Amino acid sequence: MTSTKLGKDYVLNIQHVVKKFPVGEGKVLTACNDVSLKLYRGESLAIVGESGCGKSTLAKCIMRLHDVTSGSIFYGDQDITQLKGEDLRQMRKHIQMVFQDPNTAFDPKMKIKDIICEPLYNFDMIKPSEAEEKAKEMLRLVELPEDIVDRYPANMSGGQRQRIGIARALVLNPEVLVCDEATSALDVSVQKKIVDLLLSIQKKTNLSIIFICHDLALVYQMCNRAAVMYLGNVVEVLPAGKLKEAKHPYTQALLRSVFPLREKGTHTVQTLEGEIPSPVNLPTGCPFQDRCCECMDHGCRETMAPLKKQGIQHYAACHLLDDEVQETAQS
Ligand SMILES: Nc1ncnc2c1ncn2[C@@H]1O[C@H](COP(=O)(O)OP(=O)(O)OP(=O)(O)O)[C@@H](O)[C@H]1O
Repeated sequence: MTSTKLGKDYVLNIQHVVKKFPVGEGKVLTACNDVSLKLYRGESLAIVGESGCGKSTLAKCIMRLHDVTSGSIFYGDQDITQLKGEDLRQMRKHIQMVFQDPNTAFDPKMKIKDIICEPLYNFDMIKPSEAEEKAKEMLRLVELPEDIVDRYPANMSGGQRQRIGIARALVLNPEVLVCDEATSALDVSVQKKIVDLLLSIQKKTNLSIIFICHDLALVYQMCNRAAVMYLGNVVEVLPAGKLKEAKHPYTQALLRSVFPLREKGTHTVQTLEGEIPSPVNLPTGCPFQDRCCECMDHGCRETMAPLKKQGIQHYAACHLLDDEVQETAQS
C-alpha cells in the first residue's frame, strides 16, 4: 500500500470541468459533469469507475485531445484549456500520456531509438547523432536491454512495448504522466511489473501520475488517492489505501464486487443492480439514485450532493453523509 502523505504543492488543478458531446437530433451526452480535482506533485491519483463513466474523456481533456465545454485545468498559473498554437505545443512537454494498447502505439517502420526520441525531435531538442545514447539512457530507466535500440517494435512482447511507450512518454522529462488503462492489455504478471516500474520511476523523479484503471485491487496497492467517477461525476475522493472505508454507496457497491474475493471464507460476490442510466438523459439529482438501495425520495432525486469532508483527504458526495468538518470540500 502506498503512503498518502502529500505535499500541499499541486501540479494540476481541474476546476468544474464539463464535457458534452452532441449526439444528433439536438441531444447532448454529458461525459464529464462538473469535475473538480487536484493532482499533487509526486502523487499517483487513480481515476476509477465503471466503463463509460467519463475517465478517458477527462484524460483527453487534460491532454487537450478534447476541448472542454466549460471549466478550467490549471497547470501552474496557466489554464491549459485556453492554450492555442505554440503555447499549447510547449505545454505538451510537461504533460505526457501512455496509451492502453502498446501493440498499436508505434509506427512499425521506426527503430526503437527513433520511437523513443521522437518527442525530442518534435521539439528540436536532439541531434540525430545523440539519439542512440539518449535512447539507451531511457531503455536503462525502463529496465530494457540497451542493445535493442536498432530493433523494430514488431518482434517485442506487449510488456516490452509498453516499457518503450513509457520511455517515450518520459523522454521530455514531463511533470505529469497520464496512464489511460496503460496495463490492462497486458498479462497480470506483466501488469504488476509495469506498475512497479512506474512507481520506482516516480520515486526517482517525483513524477505525478494520473492512473486510469478498472482494477481496484491494483489501485489499492499502488496509488496515493482514488477519485471515483459515476456517470461523469466525481462521487468520492479518498486515500487509495483506505478504499475499504469508502462512504459513498456507489464506491461501496463497486468494492463489494472486488475485495471479498481476496478474503478467505464464505462470501457471495455482489454485483451492482440495475443499469447505468444513459449519459444522454442525466437524471436530476444524484446520478446514482436509481441503483442506490439507500436512495431517499427527498434530496437524492432533487439535487446532487456536494463533496463533503469525511476524513483526511476523504470527500464523498452523498445526501446520507454529513460534513465531518464545516468547511468547503477541496478535492
Ligand atoms: N467522441 C465522443 N462522442 C460522443 N460520445 C462520446 C465520445 N467519447 C466518449 N463518449 C461517451 O462519453 C461517455 C464517457 O466515455 P469515456 O470513454 O470517457 O468512459 P470511460 O470511463 O473511459 O470508459 P471505459 O472504461 O470503457 O474506457 C460514454 O458514454 C461514451 O460513449
